[in-house]
This record gives sequence, C-alpha cells and structure tokens, in this order.
Amino acid sequence: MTAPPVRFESLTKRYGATLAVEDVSFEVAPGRITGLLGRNGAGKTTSLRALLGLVAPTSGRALVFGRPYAALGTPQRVGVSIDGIGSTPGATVAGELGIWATAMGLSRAHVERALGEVGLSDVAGRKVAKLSQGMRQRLALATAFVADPELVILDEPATGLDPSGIRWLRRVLRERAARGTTVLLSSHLLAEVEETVDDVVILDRTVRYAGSLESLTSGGVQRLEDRFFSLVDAEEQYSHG
Ligand SMILES: Nc1ncnc2c1ncn2[C@@H]1O[C@H](COP(=O)(O)OP(=O)(O)OP(=O)(O)O)[C@@H](O)[C@H]1O
Repeated sequence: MTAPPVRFESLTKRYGATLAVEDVSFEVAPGRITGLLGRNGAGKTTSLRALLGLVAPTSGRALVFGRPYAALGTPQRVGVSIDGIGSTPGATVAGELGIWATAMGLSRAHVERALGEVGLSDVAGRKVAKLSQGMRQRLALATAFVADPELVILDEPATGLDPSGIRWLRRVLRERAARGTTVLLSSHLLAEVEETVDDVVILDRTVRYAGSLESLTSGGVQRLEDRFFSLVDAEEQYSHG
C-alpha cells in the first residue's frame, strides 16, 4: 500500500513544562486540501515543524510519504512555506526564489513558472524588503511551488491577505489540487479557509476532529466556526487570542 502524503502517529512535543501537542494522530489524503485549524497556541506550527524535522518530538512521529522528511531522499517532492526558513536580506524577488531553486538543482524556468503562478512576474526585480505583506505571502507560496511538488505544506498562508488575496489564494490552491498536488495548510482564520479546504483537522493541543469538512458541517448546514467552538470549547480564549 502506498504511504499517505502525511501521517502523524501519536506525536507529542513538550517544551520544558509546556505541553505543546499531545498524542496527535491524523493522515492527509492525496490530492486534497487539508486545513490544520486551531486557535493561537493550539500547536499548529509545532506540528508542522515536527513534520519537517525542525523540532524533535518528545514521543511519536510524523512522516512524509511514509518516511521522516529528512530521510526522504527527494525533498523536491515537498514544497514548504513556514516561518523561520530563511529569507535573504537585500535579495530581489527572483533572486530569493533563485537561491531556493539552485539549492534544489532546479532551472531558471522553474523560477519563472513559479513567479507566474503566484502573479509576481512583474515585480521579479523588486527587493523582498520592499514587498507588502500580501506579496510576501505570494513569494512564500512561490517558494513552496518552485519544484512543482507533490505535497505542499503551508503555515498560515492566509495571514496578511486582504479579501481579494484570500480569494486568489483559494483559486491557486484549488488549481494545484486539481492537478493532483496535496495541500496541508494551517490557519487560525476559520472563515477564510472554510471555502478552501476539503478536509479539516481541528487541533487544540490534541486532535479534536479529523475528517471531511462536509461531515463536520453536515454538508454546509452548520458553519465551520460554530462546529469549531463546540469541539474546542475555547470561545473565551479564542476571542482573547
Ligand atoms: N520554542 C518554544 N519554546 C517554548 N514553548 C514553545 C515553543 N514553541 C511553541 N511553544 C509553545 O507551544 C504551544 C504551541 O505553540 P505553536 O506555536 O505550535 O501554536 P500555533 O497553533 O502555531 O499558534 P500560533 O497560531 O500562535 O502560531 C504554545 O503554548 C507555545 O507558547
């Protein structure tokens, strides 16, 4: 049997006295868009960082195509956008993306295709430092897309986008998924991703729900936000978070 693109097996991570994630298990289905949803501090980034080998689990494991990410051998299969994975001060848009492409042994044509896909071709020569937050999100997406990967992992891709940017993101991710790419994205913006995701993992230190959006919302009869709060019982914390 082929391994799923992403599989968490009882992953627990402690930072000293803080239990960031506990006994997290779920799978991401191929060719679908899965939203890892939770309030601030629910453990989304920790889970994605553990998946990418950027933090060591306290116990359990998280696998990409059945292996630890570091043991994948073909990292080009996975595109990643997550905070803290480098950005080169002073680089231009095309220069920054070119650094990634070169590191992965890709050609200039990959850079141009990815810039086109995220609508940044016209600002290829602009300094990254001069980009708006929305354009930075597009560049982060281009970084994830540059190798034309089978799996894309995006930490909070909707943050900083205005309503038209969110619509645009939805369209770009849908087009990717239609071509067979699997997408795992994290978000604390429930309304923004409600129309984007096929499957949902609700995280509140541990998994509160993992399954299709359709089942969670009874085919759209209930709002994702209402179902979310009924599962995590965190309205108070969320409104202050
Ligand atoms: N390096 C660290 N050292 C200590 N505690 C940490 C560290 N990283 C995260 N935490 C804690 O672990 C918990 C989960 O944080 P995490 O960043 O994974 O959540 P999140 O869902 O991504 O939140 P946000 O949406 O705010 O980024 C929080 O209590 C956080 O304070």
